[in-house]
Amino acid sequence: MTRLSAVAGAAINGTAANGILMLGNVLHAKEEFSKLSDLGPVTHITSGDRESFLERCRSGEFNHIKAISRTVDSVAYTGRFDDELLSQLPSSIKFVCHNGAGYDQIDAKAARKHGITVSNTPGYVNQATADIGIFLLLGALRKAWIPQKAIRNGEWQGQAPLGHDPLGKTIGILGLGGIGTAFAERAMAFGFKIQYHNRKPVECSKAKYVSFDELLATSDVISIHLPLNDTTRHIISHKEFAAMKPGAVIINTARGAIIDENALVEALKSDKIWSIGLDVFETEPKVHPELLKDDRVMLLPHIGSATLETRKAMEIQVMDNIDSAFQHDKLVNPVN
Ligand SMILES: NC(=O)c1ccc[n+]([C@@H]2O[C@H](COP(=O)([O-])OP(=O)(O)OC[C@H]3O[C@@H](n4cnc5c(N)ncnc54)[C@H](O)[C@@H]3O)[C@@H](O)[C@H]2O)c1
Repeated sequence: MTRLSAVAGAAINGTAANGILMLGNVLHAKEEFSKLSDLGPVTHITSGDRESFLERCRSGEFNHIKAISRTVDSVAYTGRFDDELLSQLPSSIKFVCHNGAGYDQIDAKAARKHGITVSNTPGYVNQATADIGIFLLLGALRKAWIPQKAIRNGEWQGQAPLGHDPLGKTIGILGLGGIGTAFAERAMAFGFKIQYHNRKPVECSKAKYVSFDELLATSDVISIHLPLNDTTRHIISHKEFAAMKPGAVIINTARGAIIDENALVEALKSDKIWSIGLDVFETEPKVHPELLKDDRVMLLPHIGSATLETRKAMEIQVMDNIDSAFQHDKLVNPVN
């Protein structure tokens, strides 16, 4: 399907589109947000449902819009930016500025087909997300949830399992990009040896490049830092768990669906896996009941980037992208 041609509004009058459609709340960078109206009229949507959003797209209401800014949470009332939705946006819309480093809620290839450039917010998320990765890593190595639960239940005298030291263990980083690198730097300080797998080796003197199979077979800890897309979905499943060292520890702060969650539960139940630290889940906000039940799993509800400083920087980054769309007709952080 091709995109809707503009049937009403500014575009039909021959004037260039100059509107901004904000999907979701701006919570921190309010001052910067207020300046967006200097660029053009801002339409702000913070609730609704997909069908009514698509109807508004078809109605011509957005035919003056040039750029969309969207938050992760806005998926609740628009659904994914998939081919169906993208094909119903008016042809005036040339840019979608996403607030998040992971942009799996947007079909970036379909966007390109429709002449839309997409941006994300890389970089600023690296430190906060790597910090949460280390929190989960240390917690998983100590199976920290077991004694935490005991102390809160007034059972301090209960048994606390012994954990593992990081010193001398090998950590395998799957995806040595922005967050993977920040995580590796932190892990080194604890005495881990670092190896990684990427599609291509990167210049990094302190981490050893290994094949995917070698990373699985030789890592004491495997930490996931890949983007979620068609090639990485379930990249870790039954076969990959079988190939791991017995007693491996798994950390995932990237996206839940990179790991086949059923296979993860099976590996945990069979004691192939020592412990797990998860910030992300396959069908958020639902968490697999077996993961909730098992005290060897450290769980966090997707809070990798959740610090005031990082979230504010991300919002400003989105607005910088919109500003660049208006001033230079291109984005600062394009992904497609
Ligand atoms: N938990 C959170 O709150 C949180 C916060 C920010 C980002 N994230 C997630 O973390 C992911 C990584 O973020 P980033 O900013 O480090 O991304 P990035 O693009 O900087 O790094 C990703 C790395 O993975 C590598 N890669 C991609 N596909 C691969 C494949 N098939 N095989 C091997 N390597 C591959 C890339 O070469 C790159 O080095 C994001 O996509 C997002 O989903 C989660």
